[in-house]
Amino acid sequence: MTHLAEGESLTAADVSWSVDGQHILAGVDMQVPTGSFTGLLGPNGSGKSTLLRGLARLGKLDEGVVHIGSDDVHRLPRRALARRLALVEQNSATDIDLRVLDVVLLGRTPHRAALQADSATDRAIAVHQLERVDLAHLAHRRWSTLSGGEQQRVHLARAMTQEPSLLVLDEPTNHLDVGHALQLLAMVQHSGLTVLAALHDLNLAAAFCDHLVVLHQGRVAASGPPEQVFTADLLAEVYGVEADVDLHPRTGRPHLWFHPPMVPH
Ligand SMILES: Nc1ncnc2c1ncn2[C@@H]1O[C@H](COP(=O)(O)OP(=O)(O)OP(=O)(O)O)[C@@H](O)[C@H]1O
Repeated sequence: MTHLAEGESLTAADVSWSVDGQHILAGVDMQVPTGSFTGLLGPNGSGKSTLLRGLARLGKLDEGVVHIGSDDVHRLPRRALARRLALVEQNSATDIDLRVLDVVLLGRTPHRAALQADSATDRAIAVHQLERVDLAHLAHRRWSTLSGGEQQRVHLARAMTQEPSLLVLDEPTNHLDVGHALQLLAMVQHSGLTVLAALHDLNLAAAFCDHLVVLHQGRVAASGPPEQVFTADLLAEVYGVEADVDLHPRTGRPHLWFHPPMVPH
């Protein structure tokens, strides 16, 4: 029913971006390897959401070039880009009063001619993606009645329904309970797509991602596989926290143990 997913790489070279006169990103070089699950990390305000929006062409960069595969993202027709890259923003609202299945079907828009109705195939793809996020039973509920975590999972189903090669997710697990967070991360990890996700939970990033990019004050502070990126020095420099980093004996992936900060009396 769904096509066989195939990822594409994403590269950003020397990206700088100011929003409303505020310099937010400065000279960002990064690579999201084909088929990887790349985690975009960094403290609050480091520029993660802004970078994801810039990569997805929601605005004009001051400088720099972004490529999906060998194509310049800023030169692709919008519809062609939407067939290749799906973005799920943080707190992305869908204001119109739609039913859940109709929200998911919005993902088919780049695949249809204007004003063309949903086909049986479109609906089958949308239902299948709702099943994958465990929400098929809510297909006919009104969107506005869903919980925050349910809305987040519907947005992922909508993005998957777009059948992109690159999935860009801004904090996809921030409303999810631990079971659904693990389920969502495992699903995108095994999707066959290239995935770039901003994440705050560093241990989840260590467990699922094969590549990391760490932003600090609008610049790339480190990038590479989790076992190279997660060092006590990096965590102290970027997050201002003390932590021990162990390698899990079975998976070989890093696990971070944070030390509670001293609180003045
Ligand atoms: N329109 C704007 N005008 C002024 N400053 C902005 C604007 N949008 C973002 N910023 C600032 O840019 C910086 C980066 O914001 P961004 O949302 O990209 O960070 P983030 O790393 O995603 O943060 P968080 O982890 O808190 O979600 C922040 O300091 C933010 O206040």
